[in-house]
Amino acid sequence: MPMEKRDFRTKAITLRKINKKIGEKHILKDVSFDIFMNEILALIGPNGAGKTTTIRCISGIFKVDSGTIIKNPNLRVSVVSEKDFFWEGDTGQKNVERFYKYFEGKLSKDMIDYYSEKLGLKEFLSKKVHTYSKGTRRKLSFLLSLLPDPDLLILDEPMSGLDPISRINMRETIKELKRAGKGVLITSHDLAEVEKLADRFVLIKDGKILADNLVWDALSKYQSLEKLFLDFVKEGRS
Ligand SMILES: Nc1ncnc2c1ncn2[C@@H]1O[C@H](COP(=O)(O)OP(=O)(O)OP(=O)(O)O)[C@@H](O)[C@H]1O
Repeated sequence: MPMEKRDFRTKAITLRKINKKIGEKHILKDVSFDIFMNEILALIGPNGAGKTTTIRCISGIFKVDSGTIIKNPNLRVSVVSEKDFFWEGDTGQKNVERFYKYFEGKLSKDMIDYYSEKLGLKEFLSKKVHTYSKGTRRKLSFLLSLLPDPDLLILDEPMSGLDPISRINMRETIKELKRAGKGVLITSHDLAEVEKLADRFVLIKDGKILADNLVWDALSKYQSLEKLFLDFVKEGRS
């Protein structure tokens, strides 16, 4: 009798056969994958593939038409959506304070200081948010997502607009969070970044999962994730 393959990783969220229609358009088609604690998972795919829709289903903004999303009920989840939401007329610091209160913040004041320093955000906190650049807005959204001290972070394009140093700082911060045992789901179009950051990737196209693999495993077969992406997406493999 063949031995059952057992997985000892701790699951944070399980998606099984998720289907989602918006109007008449079938956006997600039997989407299934797992999100684990202590792992950085990248959700990649071409424009319009269904990445943000998947995140909206996980975070409960969208109700799925069929399929199941199983979440550990005690799991604290933070979502950084593709659009930033702030009190625009307030300073970054005031936003931090308001979100802290709103989300019943769990992160210590020292850790808030640590992350704002690490993300290169500290000098901007005294300025009003409507004056922020795109990259600085992304950094503030990321900082705000850390305030509830989440177990799982869901990050939709958190690095868009970041300069190279800020990108390195955010990458290091995300890896540090993972080393602390947290799970991370991130979307990105920057496949070189995904190679540096993620442990595993899920590739989605036209609402269907085409690949779910460890990054190192994929890189041992393909020279780069870009090559794999072209093979699966451009060549129309499914
Ligand atoms: N509110 C909506 N109404 C109609 N169609 C929608 C809506 N939201 C998303 N879609 C469609 O769903 C599909 C998936 O969109 P989604 O934003 O999930 O893709 P994505 O993979 O995140 O794309 P991108 O990489 O461009 O951000 C697209 O065809 C999009 O046009």
